[in-house]
Amino acid sequence: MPVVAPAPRTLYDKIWDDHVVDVKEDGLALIYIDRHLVHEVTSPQAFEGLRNAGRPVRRPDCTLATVDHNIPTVSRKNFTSVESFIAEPDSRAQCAALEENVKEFGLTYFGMTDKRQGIVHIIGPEQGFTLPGITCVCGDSHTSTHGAFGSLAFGIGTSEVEHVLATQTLLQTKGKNMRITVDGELHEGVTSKDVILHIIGVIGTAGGTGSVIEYSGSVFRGFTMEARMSVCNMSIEAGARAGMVAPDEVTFNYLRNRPLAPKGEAWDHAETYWRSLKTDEGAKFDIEVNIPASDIIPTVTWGTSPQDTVPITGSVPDPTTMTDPVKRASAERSLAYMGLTPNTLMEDIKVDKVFIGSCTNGRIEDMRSAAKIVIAAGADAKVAPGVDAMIVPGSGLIKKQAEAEGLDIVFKRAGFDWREAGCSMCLGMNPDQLAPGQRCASTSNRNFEGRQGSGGRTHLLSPAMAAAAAMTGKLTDVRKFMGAVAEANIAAAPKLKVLSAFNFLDDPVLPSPEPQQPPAPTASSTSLPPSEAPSTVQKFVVVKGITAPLHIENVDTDMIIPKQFLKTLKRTGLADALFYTLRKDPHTGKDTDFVLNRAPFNQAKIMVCTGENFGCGSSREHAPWSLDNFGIRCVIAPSFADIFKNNAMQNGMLPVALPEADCRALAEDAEAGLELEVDLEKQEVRRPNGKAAIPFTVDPFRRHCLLNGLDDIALTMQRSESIASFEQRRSETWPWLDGFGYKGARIPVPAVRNAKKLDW
Ligand SMILES: CC(C)[C@H](C(=O)O)[C@@H](O)C(=O)O
Ligand code: SF4
Repeated sequence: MPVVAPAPRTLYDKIWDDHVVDVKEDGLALIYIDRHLVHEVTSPQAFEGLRNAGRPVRRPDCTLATVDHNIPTVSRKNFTSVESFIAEPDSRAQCAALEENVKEFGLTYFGMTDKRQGIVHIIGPEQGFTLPGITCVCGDSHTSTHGAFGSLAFGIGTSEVEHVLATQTLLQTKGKNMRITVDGELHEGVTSKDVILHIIGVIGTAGGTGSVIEYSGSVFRGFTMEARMSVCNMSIEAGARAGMVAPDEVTFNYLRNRPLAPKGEAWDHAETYWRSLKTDEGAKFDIEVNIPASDIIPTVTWGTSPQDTVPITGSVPDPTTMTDPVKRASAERSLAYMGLTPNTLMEDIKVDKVFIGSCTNGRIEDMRSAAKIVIAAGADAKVAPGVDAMIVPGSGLIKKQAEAEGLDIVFKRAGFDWREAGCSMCLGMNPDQLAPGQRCASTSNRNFEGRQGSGGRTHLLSPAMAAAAAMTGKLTDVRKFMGAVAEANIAAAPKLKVLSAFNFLDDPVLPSPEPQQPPAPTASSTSLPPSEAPSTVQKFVVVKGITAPLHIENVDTDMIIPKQFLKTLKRTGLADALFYTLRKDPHTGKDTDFVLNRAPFNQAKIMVCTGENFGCGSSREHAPWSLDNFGIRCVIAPSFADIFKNNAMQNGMLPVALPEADCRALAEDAEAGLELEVDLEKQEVRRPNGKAAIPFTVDPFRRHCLLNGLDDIALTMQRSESIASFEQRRSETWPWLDGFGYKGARIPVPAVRNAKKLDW
């Protein structure tokens, strides 16, 4: 009998196949999650859910928590406790809640006195918590960063955080395979950030919707792990579920001897497995994009979407040249917000602030590349007058390393502000924010309206370009800081040390958590507790009512609910926060004439959007919560971002995808103040005045859950036997995944918590 060769598989196919616990006929799979990162913003409601249902965290050994979004980045010299250090009450409450939760549920936690604290997507790789071939999730959209190691890493909403905490699994349908190949030589001055900005400019923020991107080609092969992380990080800005690079020597060298990476024989086994993790010859991709490296030059954004990119040598686009009316309206709106005139040269745009940091570009190589530009500017060069430039390392260890290398001195001498680790001005949940009208050259990943502060204007660029902007006070082609003069300045400057990260990973002051023998399996660790908790998910059967029309494309979740409202510990009370930036004038604080402020739309139960890609960007489940709190239970749009769609359904809400022409027709009904009726049972939108109903389809399992108000966690709990047998196989086949180094180890949370009354 001829032997049938197995079909060639992609890297994504392989990781997926190795994590399927079980799968239903309709393709909905229960997949096992190897690593779960937790931060303070998207976890409080999840822990509350566990507490209410009396459920433990299933795999504390595979879970790692830290605080990053809310924390001030000022010196921690006088830090004694979160309570006394964090002035803003809601930020303080979220950080304190996480400290309570990690204690209660027994999780490993890098708190504010721990040098390993930092942005979740920086500390996971740094510690070797992130490994090739794993599934990795976090209640955060930039979890895609970890795909740089050849893992399947993606952001989830808070309901799914709870699902993972309780069951260590997730319900998922497989995405499409997409490959982006960049081959050739990059021009001088072009960095990984320029490459990913260019890619997003080419494919758009919805280009990767429903797909997992594999980055391939000589450019990514030649990148360091840090550069690969910057690329994978922004896969979410390209709309993808995840991004990945096949592991290779670069990956193994980065990981070998990291505190939580496997050691000795376990490493050898792991490496053998990791080497099999590459796309087979002949494997099929649903979408292929090829970009010549030579097309890419240093890139910046001009607008309020990451796809609004332009070479630094270019100028601000002119909306009157755009034929598509939605695109033209979006560009006009962006330019008005950004305070820019069409055809202005990008290099003529002055900046007020420079921010170097974030999970995209807060790593040691980013610090070095920015410092190189500062040095190239000359010994006496200073940050341009009137510009405020801040540098925020992505973790405490990066800060330490940068200081040991002397980078902080370079920055401080030139007038930069050198900060403590955190998310900082990437989204300004802490005090690091732009004032209305201020313009910032930022190494972060999102330039949405209000992202860095209400009314603030963001231009995304690389760390080197950000440093160049700081020195000149304008967006500047970084290549002006290269060449003979620059080289002479660099040669004349004191030599900087380039140290290995390994000098800092083994910090004697802060020992790694004690590795312990895995506890013997007990009844409760091999079978999940039965769910007695009743479902709290509301049913969706028919919703009829006033419909609010919206003509914006790429409605991002920052727009649906800005960051200041993410500081809640609840899922409720967010009605006024919905589309806050559009509903309130940033200068006067008064109501604008935005559709939701006007009768009858202030009573809307449905929203119809005529632009593509509704709900893109951040994974914040606060977006559907605020729509629901306002009274909107159904959104109709031509397409939805993946995480938003999931989050909405987790809350008994219905996203309906319809062709753009149908959305327009429904928007006309809506504008006339007529009621629409969305019937999930019949899968149709009924229109007024006897017009034909418009049919739609919804995934059968999700439809069943919505019609019956079913809770995913309770359903997954019923599959406990499959999960337990998967775990047994996992321990046998991939033993290094059993929370190596963390098994049962708990890092004490500072107990400076006296009976003092707190003011929240
Ligand atoms: C707070 C969190 C939900 C959010 C995300 O998902 O990305 C944040 O990290 C952001 O960058 O907007
Ligand atoms: S994108 Fe910004 S806010 Fe979000 S995790 Fe990264 S650094 Fe933090």
